Parts: sequence; structure tokens; C-alpha cells
Amino acid sequence: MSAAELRGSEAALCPQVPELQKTTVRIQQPERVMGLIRAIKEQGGSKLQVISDFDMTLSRFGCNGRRCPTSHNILDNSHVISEDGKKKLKDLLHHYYPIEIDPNRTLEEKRPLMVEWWTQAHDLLSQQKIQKGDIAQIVRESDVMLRDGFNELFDQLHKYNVPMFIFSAGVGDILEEIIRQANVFYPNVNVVSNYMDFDDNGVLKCFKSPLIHTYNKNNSVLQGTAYFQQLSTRTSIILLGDSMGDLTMADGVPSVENILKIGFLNDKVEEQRGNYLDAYDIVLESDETLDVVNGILRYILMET
Ligand SMILES: Nc1ccn([C@@H]2O[C@H](COP(=O)(O)O)[C@@H](O)[C@H]2O)c(=O)n1
Repeated sequence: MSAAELRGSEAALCPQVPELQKTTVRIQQPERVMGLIRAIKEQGGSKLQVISDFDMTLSRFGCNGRRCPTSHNILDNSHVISEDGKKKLKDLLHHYYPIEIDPNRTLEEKRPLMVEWWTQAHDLLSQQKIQKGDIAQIVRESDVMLRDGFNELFDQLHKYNVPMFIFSAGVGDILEEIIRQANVFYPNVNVVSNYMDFDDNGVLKCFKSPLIHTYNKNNSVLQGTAYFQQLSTRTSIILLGDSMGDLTMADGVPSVENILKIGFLNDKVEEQRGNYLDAYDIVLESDETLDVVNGILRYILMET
């Protein structure tokens, strides 16, 4: 259902979230979505947690017709990578990215190929003698942008003590630096991602395991992190993602009562729309903002 259709019907059920009438919003089951939002509000902020992907979900996919970099791309394009290294990393991207987003391949087919991509990219990066001390400058010099409205998102969650779990197949050291430089790395934010392993001289030697790629973002890589167990009372979840792999990010959470899945559909919109609408409760098409997420949170967290 388009936003225009929603405007005349189910949107009226939830006039408190006017952002749902944006033209970028698509919802297959509006009544279910409104029911979920109301149920999460009834449970209150003390029962809520947000689980989010980072690259192309909290960060922007594009700006003025140009692609914005992922946390891997930030490193790949930086001054610390040799020309030969840059070429090899770009070749990998051009080969594997179309596979990652191909709606005609199964996740079973994609998984081993994603392991190949990440492993080769991490090996190449580990040959580049990247210094830990260079990370802040690399991020500062990059074209990365967080989505419009990121300040309100992080500030609201911090203000109401809502835990935010960022589960990313990107590079943890880079994404942490991005949110640090944006001044929103609050104590309620926790990150699980691929982290670099530096030697005693602060030079990158390898990446720590487990390797997290787009399609293993689930319990299998969270074993050993006690994070979700500590949050067993947080039974309402808002999940934010941009790929079909992000849908399993909450699999390790015990006793989930309500989960609202919001998906950013950034690329190959026409081809992927059907799958996204089946999988996500709310789909945001080519929307570079966090307006809808902020609107829903404002409604849920506002004191009545
Ligand atoms: N060498 C690589 C590997 C992956 N990417 C992209 O990073 C994204 C990270 O995954 P999330 O699920 O956390 O968003 C992924 O979508 C890959 O396209 C890359 O740019 N370079």
C-alpha cells in the first residue's frame, strides 16, 4: 500500500505519527503495524530496545546522486591504502555487491560468497600497515554521512534510557569513530561488529573473529556476548535494517513480545520491493532520513 492510500485509511488510526504519511513509506499490513506501535507504546519505554544495522541504515546511502561510503569503503578509499590495494578492493566490491543484493539468489547461496568477500577484503586491508592512530583522520576525511535526524534518534534514546544495539557487518573501529565524531556515542549505545586487531605498535595485523557478514547477523555470532540476556526485560523491539540479512538481528533476544521491523530500501527498489514488503513491517523507499523512526519513537516515548 502506498503512502497515499495509507493516508486515507489506516493512517487515520495513528494520526499521532504523521511521518507515516510520507511518500517514501510503504506498508503491506497497516492495521498490524498500527497495532504493533500501540502495543509498544502501552508497554512503555522501560520495555523497549532498538536494534539497528549501521551501514546504509544509520548512515546515508547517497547524497546529491552520489553513493556514500560504507565503513569498509571509508578504509578502502583512504590515503593509507596503496593504489594496487584500492584497485583490488574495488574489484571485490564490483564482483560481490551485486551478489549481496541479488533478489534471485537464496541466502544459502549467498552466505559462502559473502564469507569469501569479507575474508579477501580483510586480508587485503591487513596488508596495508594501517595504524590505529590514523582511524580518526581517515573518518574525518571521508564522505560518510549519518542519515538526517540522527541527532534526534540518538538523543531521544539516550534521554529515555532506551538501549541501542548496533549490529554491523561493517568495521567496528570505523563506525564507532563516526558516531564519536558526531557526538552521539552515549553510554546506552552498544556495538557488535568486525573489529581490527592491532599489534603492539598499533599496526593492523588482522581482524578479530567471529567474522560478521551481511547474512550471519544472528545468534551464531552473538554467542558469548551477554548483551541480550542482560536486557531480557526489554521485550519490545524496534529493528532497523537495510538488507534481508538484518531481519535476524534480534534472534537472540529472549521473550520478545512486540517487534516492529523497519527496512530502508536503498538500491534496486523495483526489483526488491516485493521481498522487502513481505519481510519488513514498514519499508522506507529511497528515504535518506530517520523521520519515520523518530516520529514513531516520539509517539511511543512521549509522556501521556
Ligand atoms: N569489503 C566490504 C564488505 C562489505 N561491504 C558493505 O558493507 C555493508 C556492511 O554490512 P551491514 O549489513 O552491516 O550493512 C554491506 O552491505 C556491504 O555491502 C563493503 O562495502 N565492503
